Amino acid sequence: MAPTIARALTIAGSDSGGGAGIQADLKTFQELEVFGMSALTAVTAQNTLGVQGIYELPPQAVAEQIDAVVEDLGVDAAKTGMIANIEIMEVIAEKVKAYAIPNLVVDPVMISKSGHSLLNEDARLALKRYLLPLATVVTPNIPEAEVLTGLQLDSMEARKEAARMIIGMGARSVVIKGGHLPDGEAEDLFYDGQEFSILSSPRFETPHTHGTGCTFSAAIAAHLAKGEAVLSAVRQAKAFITAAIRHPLHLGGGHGPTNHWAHRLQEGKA
Ligand SMILES: Nc1ncnc2c1ncn2[C@@H]1O[C@H](COP(=O)(O)OP(=O)(O)O)[C@@H](O)[C@H]1O
Ligand SMILES: Cc1ncc(COP(=O)(O)O)c(N)n1
Repeated sequence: MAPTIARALTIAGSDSGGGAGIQADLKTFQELEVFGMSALTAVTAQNTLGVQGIYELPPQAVAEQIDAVVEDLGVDAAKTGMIANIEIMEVIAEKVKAYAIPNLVVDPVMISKSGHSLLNEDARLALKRYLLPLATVVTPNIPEAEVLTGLQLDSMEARKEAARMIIGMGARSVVIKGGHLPDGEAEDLFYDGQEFSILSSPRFETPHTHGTGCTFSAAIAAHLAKGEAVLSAVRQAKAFITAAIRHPLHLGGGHGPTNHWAHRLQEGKA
């Protein structure tokens, strides 16, 4: 019998503080009524103030988690987050190809909001070789897109050029997120190699943006798992993250988590 629920897998790091990483992803999957599964790449000791410790898992442990999940439960869409090193990245690329995972969202996580490196220098550039060619959609923030392309992204024209370059690296589509823009709307740029779309929301003045990128990419994966088209998945993810930022929980003394159930307050509208 065909499964009655869409299934999504997150391949990412654990955030003990619950705002980013695997925890944000699984909360998002649950809210969007998708069955969530995880393959951990690293365990972080982390809270809203910073990252106190990082413990990378052996690549074999990542491989076995992906095998266990795919071979039994099945995966309609996967997302990657914190990957930490090239060896783990190689294993993920190998498994995504071997199992022909149908939808892959690559969130090229590099540095936490609190300023800690979550991906070593070599691995940052290896993303282009191993994961971008497999990505249904890649979701860099502005500093990440600058690292991937070597461009300085201080204008819409430059961001469009970066999007073209990222498609040239093999990704099927890209969203350059606008959370790091200095002012104006929180404006994300989507490109699928044919058409640009701008997804805009008001920018909220809030320190509670820990895990925004994780939540956004997990929401895209959830909608892709349900069989939606990429741009539609991205639009719905934008509405989800906007609601989650608009209604903060005021937890912790630093960059607090977003509110994963805020979308329920707004009947799907952000
Ligand atoms: N202050 C904000 N107000 C409204 N939307 C925001 C804000 N900060 C980020 N976003 C949105 O959250 C999503 C994640 O973006 P961003 O914060 O740039 O990612 P990351 O967590 O990878 O740095 C994007 O859709 C972005 O536009
Ligand atoms: C385990 C893990 N994965 C990802 C992030 C990035 O999230 P943010 O940029 O909001 O700190 C993080 N802080 N921790």
